[in-house]
Amino acid sequence: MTLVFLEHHDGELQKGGLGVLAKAASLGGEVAAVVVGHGVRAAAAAAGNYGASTVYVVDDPALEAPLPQPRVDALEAVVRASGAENVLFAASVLSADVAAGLAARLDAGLNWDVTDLALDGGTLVAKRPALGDTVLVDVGWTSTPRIALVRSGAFEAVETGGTATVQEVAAELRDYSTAARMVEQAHEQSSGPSIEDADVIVAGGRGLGAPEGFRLAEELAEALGGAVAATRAVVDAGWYPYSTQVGQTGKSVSPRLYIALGISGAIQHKVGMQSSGTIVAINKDPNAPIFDFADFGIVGKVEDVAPRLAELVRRRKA
Ligand SMILES: Cc1cc2nc3c(=O)[nH]c(=O)nc-3n(C[C@H](O)[C@H](O)[C@H](O)COP(=O)(O)OP(=O)(O)OC[C@H]3O[C@@H](n4cnc5c(N)ncnc54)[C@H](O)[C@@H]3O)c2cc1C
Repeated sequence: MTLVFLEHHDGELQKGGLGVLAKAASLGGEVAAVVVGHGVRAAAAAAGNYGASTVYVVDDPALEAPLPQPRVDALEAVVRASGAENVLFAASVLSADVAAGLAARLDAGLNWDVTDLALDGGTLVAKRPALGDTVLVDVGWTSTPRIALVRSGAFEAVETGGTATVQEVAAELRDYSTAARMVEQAHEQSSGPSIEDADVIVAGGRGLGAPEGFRLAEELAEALGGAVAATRAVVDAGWYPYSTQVGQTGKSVSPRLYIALGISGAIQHKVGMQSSGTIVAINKDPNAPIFDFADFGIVGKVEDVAPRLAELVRRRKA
């Protein structure tokens, strides 16, 4: 059985974990989810819609703050009770801590930075970048439970329309697990959705010409209600923040729509966005590699095409 840890914010299950759940369900076999927190029962049931047949809920006031150690206790109990052979996490600051703690507690193997999952003769295997991100290698485990931390946004949260049986598990927290206290939580201020959660991403590359060129990407993203992403070339040049970098050494994203403005489509960029629903590329070079895998391509200058596209979208919405 495969168990997927689902994070939640403000009563809503996060897309990263749901993507891992949907991927696990697509491989077949029994798949369950686990939600840990306080006041999370209502949110947990939604896991059925992404492929979980059972969702284990550990709901306790002591689990209100998103601290890792109490979650390790909760997961240990669920893994032991359910006999889960695979335990999967979508990478985040919290999940990385919980996965590492669980691996230590269960004396289990943990593969991290996983970008794909598959079955080999019924046994879980994973892919991850290696050797400075120059190759993708197959990785496995020598014992169970197999624990994996999947790169953020690697899988799309595909709805399956199913329902899950909710099973409550009591929280039995160790004394030392409750010794830490959350003093303050601060959230990064942003006007739109993050690239991990956005349904629409407008990504900019060197073809935007200068940092100011990103205004074109921002305007189009604003019109579409999406987020702005970037290539490594422009992040390295300091045009846009690293948190928006998509690709092998950045984030993996899978929005419904990915619009690439002045991006050549290097393999290291492609691996981070190829699972997007529809890919639209605007590039002045008809031979740019991105046109080989884009669903729609526009050969033209971004400064001509992007503002017209934004205007068309705004007019449609008005
Ligand atoms: C180990 C390693 C890891 C890497 N990791 C990543 C990663 O995570 N993410 C990533 O993105 N890259 C990564 N790279 C870099 C990658 O190989 C490419 O160099 C990078 O993606 C190129 O970015 P770009 O498309 O913005 O720039 P370029 O390759 O320079 O492409 C710019 C494109 O813009 C077009 N253009 C120019 N002017 C205009 C205009 N006015 N209108 C329309 N089109 C125009 C050009 O025709 C060109 O196709 C990595 C490389 C290595 C070696």
